[in-house]
Amino acid sequence: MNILIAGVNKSYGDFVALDNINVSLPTGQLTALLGPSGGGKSTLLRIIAGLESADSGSVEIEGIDATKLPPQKRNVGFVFQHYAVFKHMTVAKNVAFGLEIRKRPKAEVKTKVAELLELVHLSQFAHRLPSQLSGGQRQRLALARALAVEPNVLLLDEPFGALDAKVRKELRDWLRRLHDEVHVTTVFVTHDQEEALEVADEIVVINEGRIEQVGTPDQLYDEPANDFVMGFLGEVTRLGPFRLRPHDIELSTTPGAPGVLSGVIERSLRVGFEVRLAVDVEGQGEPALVVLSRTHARALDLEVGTRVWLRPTAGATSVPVLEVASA
Ligand SMILES: Nc1ncnc2c1ncn2[C@@H]1O[C@H](COP(=O)(O)OP(=O)(O)OP(=O)(O)O)[C@@H](O)[C@H]1O
Repeated sequence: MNILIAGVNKSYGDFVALDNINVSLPTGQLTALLGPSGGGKSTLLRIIAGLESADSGSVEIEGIDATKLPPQKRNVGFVFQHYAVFKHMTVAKNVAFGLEIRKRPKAEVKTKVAELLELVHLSQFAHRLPSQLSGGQRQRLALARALAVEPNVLLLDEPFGALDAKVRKELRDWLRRLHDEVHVTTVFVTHDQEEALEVADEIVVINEGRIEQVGTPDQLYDEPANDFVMGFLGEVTRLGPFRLRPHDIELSTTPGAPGVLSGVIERSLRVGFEVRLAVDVEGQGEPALVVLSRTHARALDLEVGTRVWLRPTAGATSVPVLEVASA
């Protein structure tokens, strides 16, 4: 069982927002749709939700063809960036709402609301109004509300996008733990690669309406399918014919074997426990960026003007430099 998206296309006028999307999102997992702004992530999520219809292709949810089903028949819960909670209802009432309109027995609603508030750590705020909560608490309330009706699938569109960095980080740890407890199939949209790498079981990288790669965070990070995925998932620099990560470059102050590239440190910047060096490498237009620990940099006595020798570390992930961007 899964969410099966087959041959989905979507255009707005002449603009192709999704171009033949085929992907299977496994049941019980937390999947991130990751990619740059305008790439089509939200459009795909809205098509899964039934808020938007595809021009062609099909969407199957847990074995049922949902292509033509309206949103309310798909048994999906949504949470968007800007929390949509009822402002005049208490936290508990907001969570109870979906159950009450389904005419569930009072006692059942009460038990369920208490359980959900416990799950999202809002039990002590049950009688507050949403305006008396912080942004992060309101997003947890929105999640509890979406979970109340026991959806087969939970769809989250940049759920923490409007919050500050620290709260976002807390909420993403919390979402991961919540998912480990409830295991509801969850698809969330993010343009933040760190968020996707930290939280998701599986990541679908979407760019310009197409899927660039699908894989676990480790697969994407260690075996990026192409230059785009590699660059999107973390910092990348150039060393001779390769693109690789700055911390995958080994630096020495003594001449190395043939093939090791030589250069001169042109800038050095300390950021927390790291030192970031820009090295002017002979025969290469752009400087190579090298990241090493402060202790290591100090031991080598590195400063601007020092000549160094660089090579990829053993087992470094690298892709060939493409002089012309691939289409
Ligand atoms: N209703 C619409 N009418 C016209 N164009 C649209 C419509 N909805 C989306 N688009 C366009 O389709 C493209 C994909 O949009 P979408 O919202 O799916 O991207 P996204 O990857 O989620 O980006 P973001 O992270 O910025 O939300 C964008 O270029 C957007 O302008």
